[in-house]
Amino acid sequence: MLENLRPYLNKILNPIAKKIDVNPNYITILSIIIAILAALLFYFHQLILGGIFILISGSLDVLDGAVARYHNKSSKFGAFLDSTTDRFSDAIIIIGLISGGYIDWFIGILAIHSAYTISYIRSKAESMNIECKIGIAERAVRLVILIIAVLIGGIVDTIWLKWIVILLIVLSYFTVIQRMVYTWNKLKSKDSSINNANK
Ligand SMILES: CC(C)CCC[C@@H](C)CCC[C@@H](C)CCC[C@@H](C)CCOC[C@@H](COP(=O)(O)OP(=O)(O)OC[C@H]1O[C@@H](n2ccc(N)nc2=O)[C@H](O)[C@@H]1O)OCC[C@H](C)CCC[C@H](C)CCC[C@H](C)CCCC(C)C
Ligand SMILES: O=P([O-])([O-])O[C@@H]1[C@@H](O)[C@H](O)[C@@H](O)[C@H](O)[C@@H]1O
Ligand SMILES: [Mg+2]
Ligand SMILES: [Mg+2]
Repeated sequence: MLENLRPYLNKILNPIAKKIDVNPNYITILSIIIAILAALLFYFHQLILGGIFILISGSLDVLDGAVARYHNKSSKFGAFLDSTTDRFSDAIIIIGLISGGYIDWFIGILAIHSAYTISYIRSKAESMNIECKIGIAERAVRLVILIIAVLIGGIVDTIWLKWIVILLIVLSYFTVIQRMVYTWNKLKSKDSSINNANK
């Protein structure tokens, strides 16, 4: 969904990336440090500031790839580091919200479980040479929903935070189904062409 905005975002990002000629892995590592700080802010009940830190962490995650591509510094290790730190950030942010008492542990576990299953399906599909960048609640959407939840929770009432996270969980499990069905269809056609070739 938000992935479709990439070409437009690149127009804004390229002039910024041009000025930042550093190893993109440093930006990736900074992004995870900011996510950890967001979690700590939630623990210390600094909800709005924590939300701003999620936004900064997400922006750095956009920036690392832009810098890597602009300066021809893309690497397989960078891609691995980016994906792995994304998983760490996804979980630590929710853990922060649980530790601050904003959502109960059961809701938090479902948020982490659904997010990890979405990413796992994509990763497993890619290991079978199927690109699976589909579904309503891809990571950028999940982060934007979380930022909205946290900001509304901080400005209006924390009860909203809980209900928006529940909405996020519903959308995330829906995305799991979308990716499962998509991959299943792709595998069916691969399997049938293999079986036809073996006849
Ligand atoms: C902190 C500043 C200094 C940063 C300044 C930059 C800003 C100008 C950017 C502003 C954008 C910001 C508003 C967007 C926030 C989005 C965030 C909430 C969501 C983040 O989603 C993740 C994002 C990145 O995905 P990837 O990591 O997979 O992609 P890349 O990193 O590009 O590529 C990976 C690829 O690169 C190589 N590589 C990477 C790292 C590395 N170390 N080495 C490497 O080699 C390697 O090849 C890897 O494979 O997903 C992006 C999706 C989409 C384009 C995002 C669109 C966002 C949209 C504009 C959102 C608007 C939201 C709104 C403004 C904010 C909401 C606020 C509201 C809720 C109040
Ligand atoms: O799959 P998902 O959680 O929507 O999104 C994620 C992508 O935004 C990211 O580009 C990739 O590095 C992750 O491994 C993960 O796949
Ligand atoms: Mg990135
Ligand atoms: Mg990333």
